[in-house]
Amino acid sequence: MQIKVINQSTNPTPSYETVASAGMDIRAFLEDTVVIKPFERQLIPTGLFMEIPVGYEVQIRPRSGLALKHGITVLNSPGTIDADYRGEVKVLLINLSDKHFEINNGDRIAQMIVAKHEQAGWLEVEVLSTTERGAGGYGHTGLQ
Ligand SMILES: O=c1ccn([C@H]2C[C@H](O)[C@@H](COP(=O)(O)OP(=O)(O)OP(=O)(O)O)O2)c(=O)[nH]1
Ligand SMILES: [Mg+2]
Repeated sequence: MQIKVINQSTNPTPSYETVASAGMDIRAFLEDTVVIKPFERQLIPTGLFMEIPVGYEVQIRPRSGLALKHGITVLNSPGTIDADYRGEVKVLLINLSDKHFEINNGDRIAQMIVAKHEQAGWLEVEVLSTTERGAGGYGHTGLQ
């Protein structure tokens, strides 16, 4: 995959932290400190531009440590980076705690997963096949 990284000195190319990690952490790319107030959201730049092969996507997911310790999560999780997107990857964070949260340049704010996906085509029909579930959902099999 191809990637353009704006500031390698503070924000090195994302990499896997352990041998079998699924996600690569991604860092904030900021000139000034950003403060997210309680229950506010902010779109955080990363300084990363990607060329993802067709048939793959990048998912932007929260870091569990930030969620547990600070109530910081990705509002649109998992964010979708399309293979034909050439703009800067940004991370939409929300602060679900009752305290201000500060982000500085280079902070690891989220993680990205590279995943294969299908592109489906539709065959339009009037009637679908029957199943045991039918239209049941939303806990119709019981909650415990
Ligand atoms: O967390 C995210 C989500 C999206 N994007 C970029 C890459 C993605 O390919 C593009 C569009 O994202 P999405 O399809 O989720 O947004 P939309 O509201 O449907 O916008 P569009 O109409 O541009 O598709 O925005 C990000 O940088 N970060
Ligand atoms: Mg879209």
